[in-house]
Amino acid sequence: MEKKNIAIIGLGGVGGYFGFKINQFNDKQNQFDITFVARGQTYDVVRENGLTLLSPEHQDSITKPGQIVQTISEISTPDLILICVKEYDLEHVCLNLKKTISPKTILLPLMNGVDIYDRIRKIIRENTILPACVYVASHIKQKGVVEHKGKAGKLIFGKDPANLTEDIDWIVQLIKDSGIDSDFKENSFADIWTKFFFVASFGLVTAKYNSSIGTVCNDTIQKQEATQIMLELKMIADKKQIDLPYNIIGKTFEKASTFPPETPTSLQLDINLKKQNSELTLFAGSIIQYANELGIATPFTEKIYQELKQKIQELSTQISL
Ligand SMILES: NC(=O)C1=CN([C@@H]2O[C@H](COP(=O)(O)OP(=O)(O)OC[C@H]3O[C@@H](n4cnc5c(N)ncnc54)[C@H](OP(=O)(O)O)[C@@H]3O)[C@@H](O)[C@H]2O)C=CC1
Ligand SMILES: CC(C)(CO)C(=O)C(=O)O
Repeated sequence: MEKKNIAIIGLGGVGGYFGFKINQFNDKQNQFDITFVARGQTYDVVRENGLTLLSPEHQDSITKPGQIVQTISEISTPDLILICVKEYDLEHVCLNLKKTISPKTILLPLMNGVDIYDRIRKIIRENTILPACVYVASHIKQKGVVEHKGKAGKLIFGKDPANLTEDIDWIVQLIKDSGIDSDFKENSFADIWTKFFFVASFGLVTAKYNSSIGTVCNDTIQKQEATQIMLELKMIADKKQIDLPYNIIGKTFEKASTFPPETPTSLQLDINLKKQNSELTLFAGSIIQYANELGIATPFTEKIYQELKQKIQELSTQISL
């Protein structure tokens, strides 16, 4: 039987963690052809030295892909594509994928956000897209080197509601064989919303105070702010009839307390390290948009959104001075 082709787009915190595990597993088994897609300096470093994952889970911290390419158009006949980019790169990636994939290619986006499935579906109409979310604390230490701290990362993914009969058993098996802690669900959307409760509230508050997950759990004001955001989000989720777990806010704080207290969030790092882009629109903007569509008031999220836009503005002025 011909080997299946798997491509991993984006070797940052998420692609560098989950992609590393899949490639290192395949190094031993050689069941698949794996292609990494990376750009700029990441491409140069990984082509030369392999991808490095600094993690307590891996003694052998380097993995070399069968193939590494710089552009999506160079991926050949992909069966599965892991999309591991930030939301501001998603549409560009999808427009390029549309020209490269076959109707059989399955897409697995490993990203934050409750609207990722819909945004991909708007561009890529027919393919199977597996809705997913991930929990992991990992970031780019330097290009081609990813650092993971704390507990093992977790991947939750589910069937595509538009292609329920697609054979994805081999993907479920691949994820398991790669040693990835995962849950496969018939329907993963409630899990994606549950993750969004965590990342939107903790992301926005840690970014505002440049604090950490532990501080949001323990500081009275920061905890109150995260709770306010979750209360607004809960009104939206209830109106959209999302089947959230009982006591979602309490459970979110419980989940957060399983991370090492000093763990930063990706939004916090992007804003406070003065990166050119951040996922602020994905976290706050999308809440406000849903609220407007549903006629719900979200004054607290709007306030923190404005405060963070202002902070980004001030930080960028500091750079240019
Ligand atoms: N990091 C974390 O701890 C977690 C992140 N998430 C979510 O996962 C998603 C990915 O985040 P994360 O991995 O942290 O992001 P990173 O910024 O660390 O990594 C994204 C990578 O994608 C690369 N990239 C973007 N477009 C392309 C392209 N066209 N071709 C090749 N490479 C490309 C970027 O390249 P370049 O470096 O050149 O910009 C970057 O290396 C986000 O939605 C985030 O919110 C979810 C859970 C935890
Ligand atoms: C909160 C965290 C670290 C959990 O995975 C995350 O998703 C992020 O910072 O993007």
